[in-house]
This record gives sequence, structure tokens and C-alpha cells, in this order.
Amino acid sequence: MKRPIIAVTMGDPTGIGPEIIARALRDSEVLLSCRHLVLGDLSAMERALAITGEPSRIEVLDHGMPPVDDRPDRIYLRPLSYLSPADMVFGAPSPASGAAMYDYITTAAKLCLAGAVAGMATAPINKEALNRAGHHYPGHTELLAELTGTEQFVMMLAGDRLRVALVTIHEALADVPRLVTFDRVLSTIRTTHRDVNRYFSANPRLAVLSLNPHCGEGGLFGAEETRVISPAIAAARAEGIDAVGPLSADTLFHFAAQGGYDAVVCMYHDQGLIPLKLLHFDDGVNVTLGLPIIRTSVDHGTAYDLAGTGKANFRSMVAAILMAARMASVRDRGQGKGEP
Ligand SMILES: NC(=O)c1ccc[n+]([C@@H]2O[C@H](COP(=O)([O-])OP(=O)(O)OC[C@H]3O[C@@H](n4cnc5c(N)ncnc54)[C@H](O)[C@@H]3O)[C@@H](O)[C@H]2O)c1
Ligand SMILES: N[C@H](C(=O)O)[C@H](O)COP(=O)(O)O
Repeated sequence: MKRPIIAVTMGDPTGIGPEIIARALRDSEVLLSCRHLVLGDLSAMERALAITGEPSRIEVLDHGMPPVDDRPDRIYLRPLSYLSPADMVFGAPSPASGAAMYDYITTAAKLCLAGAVAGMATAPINKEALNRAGHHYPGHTELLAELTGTEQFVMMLAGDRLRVALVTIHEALADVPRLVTFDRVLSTIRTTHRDVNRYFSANPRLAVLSLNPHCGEGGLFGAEETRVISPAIAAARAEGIDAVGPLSADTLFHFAAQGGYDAVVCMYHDQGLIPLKLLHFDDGVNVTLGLPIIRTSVDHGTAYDLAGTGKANFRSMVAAILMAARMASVRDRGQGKGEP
């Protein structure tokens, strides 16, 4: 079987990205499941190989793609930046490295849209550095939505025991109640249902959380449940989606982690990501639902405290690459887990 090509973006060259890529691309399951094209910086990749001690050799591909008979001891790299040592100091992203992170992502997206690669798996960026370089996005998710002209997209983080999908993503907590609207809750449920059904689990059962303690306690602790969340769930159910709620966030994860639901729709970032990272920090995957391309990512950040030590755990990078390859094979077989 022809293995799909997954574009792997280096992320922040001053973080752990290059090191976890060096390690992940030696993983036997990764080697069996896909070919890769790393989009990044040659010097940063060479430094990561020296730090990790991985015996791979870099093969520079300025234009082409990795061959069908790619070698397990190669890193196929398209260099998109040539950073100076001053721009590669660990933990100190610069405008140049911020611009480079942006170029890796946009090039990968273009390759995905052109069908030159099957999907992309991203190493972590520093969002502040991205913005300082003049690219004003909260993260990969919103940048990729814009690049692909996608309006309805969802950040989902997934592990074997739990999947969480977010109604609001990178927002100040003070803004969340205003942003939890009927339309956003309903579109998050719809997009989550459609893509979980397609890629992960047929006819998924979705739990939808409350925003307030005890589901608002009959209005005593807030009205979003009755005003917004319940009507959105009712509308989704009327479309045939198996969504239940609103359910109290403090207890629901106990049951969801035992397999009660295929995904949990959460109202804000930390509501979903705290339980997910508690259970799955080492092997969780961040996947963007709703895009016309396949995009997965690690579930952690740049970890500057570990950059340059070779000690960062690379399992989430492995899991992200494997998930992208699996999603590509589901898509390319023209069949999902459930009906489209
Ligand atoms: N997918 C992404 O691009 C992504 C995701 C999350 C955070 N970030 C960015 O990363 C930067 C740092 O964020 P943060 O400090 O909140 O989170 P972080 O995940 O970088 O670090 C939090 C803690 O987890 C540890 N850690 C992270 N990854 C690890 C790994 N692979 N192995 C072992 N330990 C690991 C770190 O050492 C640190 O102690 C921010 O700029 C943030 O925007 C990017
Ligand atoms: N919210 C994610 C996390 O905490 O892991 C992360 O920041 C990812 O953001 P993007 O994939 O949009 O860069």
C-alpha cells in the first residue's frame, strides 16, 4: 500500500519542535504508516539531531517529495528558513523565527490544498512570536481556517479515553459568556458530529457541557444553560444528532473517560483541556475539525524549559502524525466510520 505523505511543520525552532520531530520520525509505527516532508529550518534540524543523538541523515528536498521507497534513516526536509544562530537561541523566539513558523504552516496548508501531501501534523509554535512577526492569529487553528476559507471549524483534542471539542478557543475568560451563543454551540455540535462520525466513531454520542456550576442551578448560578445551550442541543437533536445535555462539567468527565461518550462539547478552553491533558498529556492529539484539509498537532507547547535538553516526550508528536495518516486513509478510501 502506498503510504501517504504527511507534512510535518517544525513549529518554533527555539522550542522542542525540532527535537520531538527528530525522535518521532524514527518511530517504527510512523515509518510504517506514512512518508514525511518536514517543513522547517536546516540548521535547527541538524542541531536537533545532534542533541537527540538520532542517527538520521537529512535529505534536503527543495522541491520534490519523498520517494515511495523512502529510507527510515532519512529526514526529508524542505528548508523554508535559514535562521542565524542569534535567531535560534533556545527559548528566545525572534521576529525572524516568528516569520519562519508562519511560513512552515502556510506552505504545508498550500501543499495540502494542492493534494501534494495527504495532511499536515504541526509541532508547537509560540503564538506571541507569531503575532510579533506581524501575523495576527491566536494560533494554527484560526490561521488554517482563514487559509482554507473555512468558517465553521472546531478545535478538538483527542486521546483513547477522551475527546473534547471547544465552543470557544483562545478567549479571555471574561469574554466567554458573551461568546457562548446559540449559533456557536450548534455549529460546534454539528461540526464535531460530522467529523467524529467520519473519522473516528460512527454515529457518535456527544455530551454537551454546561457553562455554570450545577448547570446553572435553575437560573440561580447563570442563565446560559436555559437561554442558549439547551435550545442548541434541541436543535441538534432535531437534525438527528445524538447530543445530550447540558451536563455538569464537574462530574461529566468521570463518565466520559469511562467510554460513555464519543466526544464532549466544552464551552471554553480550560474546561476541556484540563481533563484532556490530565489523562493524555503524553499522547493526546489536537485535531482541527471542519477544514477541507487534514491537520493534527501535538497537545503541548514549546516547552522552553526542556528545549535543547533532548528530554522532551515525543509521543504526542508520534500520535499526531499517526492520526493524520489514519485520517488520510479514511478519506482516501472514500469512506468514513459512519455516513458522511
Ligand atoms: N500546538 C501549539 O502550537 C501549542 C500548544 C500549546 C501551547 N503552545 C504555546 O507554547 C508556549 C508555551 O506554553 P505553555 O508553557 O503554556 O505550555 P507548554 O506545553 O509548552 O509547557 C507546559 C509544561 O509542560 C511541559 N511540557 C510541554 N511539552 C512537553 C513534552 N513534550 N515533554 C515533556 N514535558 C513537556 C513543559 O516543560 C512545561 O513544564 C506558548 O507560547 C503557547 O502559545 C503552542
Ligand atoms: N489550545 C491548544 C493547547 O493548549 O494545546 C493549543 O494552544 C493549540 O493551538 P493551535 O493548534 O491553534 O495552534
